Order: sequence, then structure tokens, then C-alpha cells
Amino acid sequence: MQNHLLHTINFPEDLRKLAPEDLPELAKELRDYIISVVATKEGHLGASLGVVELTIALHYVFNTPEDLLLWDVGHQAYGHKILTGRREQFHTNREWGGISGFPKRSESIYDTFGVGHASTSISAALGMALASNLKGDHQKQHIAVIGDASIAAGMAFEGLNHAGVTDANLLVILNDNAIGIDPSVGALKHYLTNVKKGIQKENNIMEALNFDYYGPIDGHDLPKLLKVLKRLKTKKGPKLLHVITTKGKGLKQAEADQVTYHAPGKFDAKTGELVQKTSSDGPLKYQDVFGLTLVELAKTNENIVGITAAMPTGTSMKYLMKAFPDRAFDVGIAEQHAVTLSAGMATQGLIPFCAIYSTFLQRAYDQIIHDVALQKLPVIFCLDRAGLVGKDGATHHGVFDLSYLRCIPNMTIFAPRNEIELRNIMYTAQQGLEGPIAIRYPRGKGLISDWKQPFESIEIGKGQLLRLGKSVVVLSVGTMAENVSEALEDLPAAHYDMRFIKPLDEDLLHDIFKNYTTVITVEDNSVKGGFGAAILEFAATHDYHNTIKVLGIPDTFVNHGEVGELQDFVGLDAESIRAVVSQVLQD
Ligand SMILES: Cc1ncc(C[n+]2csc(CCOP(=O)(O)OP(=O)(O)O)c2C)c(N)n1
Ligand SMILES: CC(=O)[C@@H](O)[C@H](O)COP(=O)(O)O
Ligand SMILES: [Mg+2]
Repeated sequence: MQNHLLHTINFPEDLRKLAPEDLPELAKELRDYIISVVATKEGHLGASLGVVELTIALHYVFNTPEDLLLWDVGHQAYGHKILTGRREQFHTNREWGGISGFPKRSESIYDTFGVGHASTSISAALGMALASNLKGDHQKQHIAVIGDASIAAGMAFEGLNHAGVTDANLLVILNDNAIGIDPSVGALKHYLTNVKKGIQKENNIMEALNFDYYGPIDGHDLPKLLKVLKRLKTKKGPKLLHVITTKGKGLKQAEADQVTYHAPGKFDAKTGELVQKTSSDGPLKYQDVFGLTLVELAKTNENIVGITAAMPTGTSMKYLMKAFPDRAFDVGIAEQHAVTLSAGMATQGLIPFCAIYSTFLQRAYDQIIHDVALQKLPVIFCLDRAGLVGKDGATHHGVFDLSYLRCIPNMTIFAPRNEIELRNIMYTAQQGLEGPIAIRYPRGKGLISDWKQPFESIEIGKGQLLRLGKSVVVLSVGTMAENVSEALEDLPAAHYDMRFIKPLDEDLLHDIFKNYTTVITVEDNSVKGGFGAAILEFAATHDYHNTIKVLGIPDTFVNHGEVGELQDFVGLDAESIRAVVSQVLQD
């Protein structure tokens, strides 16, 4: 019978009723189930397949949810979700109204900590463990499962460093598959490779940090996992178990091409073959226009360098890494370091393009202010995945960057309306600016097939008229212009692409405020502190009393779903914008 074991398990207490000999069969069923659902619903495949045995073993040995289990990043937690009450909902994974693709406290008592961003698990688990100590509970275990790429981040080291001087019941499980989304990088990766090869026998780095170190062990060997975990369950204090796993385990293609199968989109569950979405003609993704343009510019400007924090594929920095390996740097999951490294390079006359997803740049906020902006260093921040990103949801939407960057002195902020504008601002920026610039662009494809046009400079701080109109004007930034154009179609409202969120085109704004009674702003950033807020500040400063309506992301965290669904929800789809403009025109 298909999935006969998996179907008996709703919660870990059911799992614990199985005999240890049944667990390999359960692992097979769980793996097949993940594959069958992700094949059609899409999502993070490789990481979850890699920890199937570990997931079963952890819930089998430990008394979850009393013992607290945390998944770093959380993209590997599909098995955990299925075994903890969400088997029947799993087909709604990452869909609007469905379960989240990451552990989320509001979703289940078994999701002990909300995740999505990397390297938080050790600190959070340690916090819980210290809380248990303070409450006099010295039996409870606190388990952080963290990958080899995530443990190399500064934040994870901070957690280890602290944990090593405590008596907290903390078990860190290092899930070492030697890859993040792209191959892992850095000296720690070499160290771990040496440990696996048995070369590194002395000076264990974890023991030096005062952790009891166990392993490395085969993370797909269930009997071995059970034996070791049972032993560790009785051990007090900080300890680390090093398990070796294969990302994509159990699906041939996913094991062979781990980068693609990290999140492969739709594929054939039986053969593993990818379902090709569309032909390769037509517009490229913004990330590719960025990556290819960077190579083009780097060919003519030898001072250009590229920096990515563990996302060479996601940001398309991979093109520069291939063309100019010496001038492109993947620093791993280390956004803070990436920013200050860029600052250092800029002091020496290099021109750093520091490409980081909008949401992950949040982690490097002080570095942007203290190391870059305060010293007016011309770092070129390329914020990919700005705006609503879709199915990754609340942890990943890039909807705060305009707010968090706009308040920083010396910062220029530009949002390209299309791929050509992206190219031109990159071209402009590398010619030399007096300080940093942030260029923010969205996830996914652009609009223009023949995007590779000759470069033109963009005048800093100047907006553009897109369409004339009467009494009502819509001011948009970035790719929101497309929704606005569609919304206005036959309406008599004017439309400007303001392009720069900072500095604002004040001359243009004075004209606008004198000529239109109502100003509507549109942005895919929070309404708090973003572009619309800048226009409100401008009006207040200059004593304009026009009616101003600010459309953007409301002051709430937006869940996961298709971008179109999310735009409907927040009122940024063309129809909703049209409704607002029509209403104002009638008033
Ligand atoms: C702060 C932050 N930066 C970047 C990412 C993007 N990201 C998601 S998973 C991942 C790789 C994680 O690799 P690893 O910890 O080894 O786990 P594995 O995928 O191998 O299971 C990265 C870079 C993130 N989630 N958070
Ligand atoms: C888990 C994680 O943070 C990444 O895998 C993220 O989902 C990548 O997003 P993109 O698909 O937009 O590159
Ligand atoms: Mg890994």
C-alpha cells in the first residue's frame, strides 16, 4: 500500500510508536511525498530531501514539542511540517492562504521559531535554553539544525561563541552537505572538508569553542542517527553533532545538479526532469540584465568589482565570476561583511557593485550607515528582489528598503522602471558618484526583449513625465509604473516616473504641486517611510495643501502567494490603482 506508514502519522507521538526497523520505509515514503507535492507545487526541494532521515530521527528520539527543535533558514523543514500535523495541508505549501514554506510560530506549536533568513538558529536556541535554565528546567533539550553555509555567518559564530561559556542544554546539529544554494565558500568549508576526510584530527574548532563535538556521521544512516542522538539526549551543556548529508538525496537529478534543484520549479516527479516554463526568447529576468550588464561594464572599466553574499546564482553575479574570477567575490552568508568589504574596496578606488537581496541587506544596516554612507564611499548597492517577491512570503519581501535607506544621509536611491533604466543607472554609477547609491529592482522577468541598448547617462535626481493629464497626477517609482500605465489607460490623469526616491526631483515636484490638485503616489514599499512619505514631507515642508494619497504596502507583514495575488491584496494591482484614480477624478 502506498505511503501506508506515512498516513498513520499525524504527529511525532504517532511516529514514536513505530519500531526503529520501520523508519527506513517511512523515510522512503516521506521523501516520495515531498517529491510528489513539490513537483507540481514548486518550492525548496533539495534541502528538504537531504534531511529526511535526520528529521525522522530527531522527532523519534526527542520529545518534541517539549524539547525545542529549530530549523535554520527553514527551507529544509518540509519533512518536519509533514510529520507535525500538516501532511494534509502540505499541498498548499507557499500558496496564498496555505501553509508557509518556512517554520512559523503561528502555524504550529512544533515551529518553535520563525525563520527564512539564515543563521539565526543558534542564538534563538541558546536564548530558549538559557530561559529553561532560569526556569529551573534542566532536562529540556534545545536543538538547532544548521547548514554548513549558514554556520559560516557571523551571527552563527556569535551564537557559538556565547554558548561555549554557558551550561545551556544546546545541541547544534551541523547539517553538512558542502553546499548552500551555490557551493559553500570560505576557510570553514575547507576545514569541514578536511574533517570529513579525516585529515583534520587535531584542533577541533568546535571543541576549541567549548562544545562537545560528535561526528562526522552519515546523516542518511538511520540506525546510526538514532544511536548517537539517544546518547546526546542525556548529555548536558553545549554539544555539536556533525552530520554529512547529500542535498537532493533520493532524486537523481537533484543530487547531480544541486544548484538547480535547490528550488527547481515544476518537474516530473517520476523522472525528475524539469518542466520548461517558456521559450528562452523574450525579456530576461532583471537579475540577468544586471549580471550581464555588469560584465559588459567590467570589460571597459577595470576598477569594477562585484560582491555577493552567497547568492551568485540568485543575483546573477555568477556571470562576472565566470568572466573575471579575480574581480568577483562570493563571501558566503555574510551580508555585513559584504558591505564593509565593499566600503574598504571603495576607499582604494575600486568600484564595488554589491548585489544583495533587499530583504537580506536588512542585516547589514549599521554597515551601510557607519562604514559606507557616513564616509561617503561610492559603493553601488544593487538590491535584487525588491518589492513583493511572492511565495517566499513575509520573511523575504523586499518592502522596507526605501524606508530604511531613505533616512540615511548621502544616500542616492534609484528604482529603474525597466531593464534599460537598470542598465543606464549602472552605467552612470560606475562613472563616479560622490557617495553610495542603491539601485532596487524586482524578482522575475522584465518587460523588454531588446534590453541591450547603447548606454546613456542618467541625470541624478531627475524624474520623467510619462503622460500628461488633468487635475490628478500619479507619481510612481520603479516597475510599479507598469501597473499605473495599465490602470490609467483611458483616464485623464497624468503620470510621472520619479525614478529617484532620493534626492527627489524638487523642481519637478514644485511644478506638479502647482498644476494638479490631487497627487497619488505608488510604490511597492511600505507606506511607512517610503516614497509616498517623502512626497508628504515635501508637501509639508513647502506648505502645499494638495490632496495626497499614498499607495503602497500597508503597515503589516504580507504573507506568501503569487505576486499578482499579493498585489491584489495590498491594492497595488492595476485594477485597484484604477479604482482609486477613478474615484478621485469623480470627487
Ligand atoms: C541572511 C540570509 N542570506 C541569504 C539567504 C539565502 N539563502 C537561503 S538558503 C541559503 C543557503 C543555505 O545553505 P546551508 O545552510 O548549507 O543549508 P542547505 O541549503 O545546504 O540545507 C541561502 C544563502 C538567507 N536565507 N538568509
Ligand atoms: C530560502 C531562501 O532564502 C532562498 O532559497 C530564497 O528562497 C531564494 O529566493 P529566489 O527564488 O528569489 O532566489
Ligand atoms: Mg549546505
